[in-house]
Amino acid sequence: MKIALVGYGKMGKIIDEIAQKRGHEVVARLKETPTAQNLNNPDVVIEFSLPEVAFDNIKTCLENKIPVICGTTGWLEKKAEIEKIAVDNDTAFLYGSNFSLGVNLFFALNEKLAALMKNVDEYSCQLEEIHHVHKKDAPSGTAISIAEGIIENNPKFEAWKLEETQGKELGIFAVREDEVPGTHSVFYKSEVDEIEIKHTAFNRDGFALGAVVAAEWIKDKKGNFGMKDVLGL
Ligand SMILES: NC(=O)C1=CN([C@@H]2O[C@H](COP(=O)(O)OP(=O)(O)OC[C@H]3O[C@@H](n4cnc5c(N)ncnc54)[C@H](OP(=O)(O)O)[C@@H]3O)[C@@H](O)[C@H]2O)C=CC1
Ligand SMILES: O=C(O)C1=N[C@H](C(=O)O)C[C@H](O)C1
Repeated sequence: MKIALVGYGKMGKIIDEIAQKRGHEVVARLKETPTAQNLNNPDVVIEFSLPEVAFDNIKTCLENKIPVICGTTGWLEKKAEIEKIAVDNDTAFLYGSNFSLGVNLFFALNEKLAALMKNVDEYSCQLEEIHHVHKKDAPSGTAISIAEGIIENNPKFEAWKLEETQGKELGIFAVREDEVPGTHSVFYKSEVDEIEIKHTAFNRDGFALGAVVAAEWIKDKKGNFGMKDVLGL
């Protein structure tokens, strides 16, 4: 498959290595706005750039009828607009706040635990995410997905907010520390004990592999998708 990488920073470089190891040809490595010319006619685009440029980058690729796998976080308020552009152009779009297999299993576990907690009043709930100091957005896209999974499965919560949980607002502590690749925890605390579920990424390889697997999966598909579709979860 011919893959164009839009965004060629920490993630783009690892995706490049993994894509080539899996037998793909990387036809573009862009640190600038994609165009019909510099994309170099790929089968699929993998977009890991910056929150402020992601929307325009994805829009350009979809309007050129190229399927897009997007891992960039921090732009999601415009996701519905992108999904419409994908459909209007008869192509495909897949967003994942986190492409690692482990985090996607964690999402499923989190939703099950949230549903169990619906009828249990003894426990308060709090989220925490820890990332490297270079990260531009807070909270992380993954933490937002975790919060949404809880809100959808437990009517005690209606929205998320940064910092401490208050009433129906589920709190997310966003910590920035050294070179941490990504750690996410959900805490349920009572007077007598605490339940914690936690995912710790040791490096960025799991994110990058998941993005390439998603690119392989999306070839010849039309519509809007997520990692749940790729992994059959
Ligand atoms: N979904 C997931 O599984 C994961 C998502 N992420 C997310 O992916 C995104 C990228 O992360 P990361 O690689 O660590 O970030 P980096 O800051 O290392 O890389 C961003 C890259 O985008 C380039 N860039 C700047 N402007 C443009 C533009 N207009 N078009 C295309 N590229 C541009 C930058 O170039 P220059 O260096 O010249 O500025 C840089 O190479 C972030 O939003 C992060 O949160 C990260 C890990 C996993
Ligand atoms: O910026 C990062 O590094 C990461 N971003 C994603 C997020 O915002 O959730 C995924 C991963 O945690 C690493």
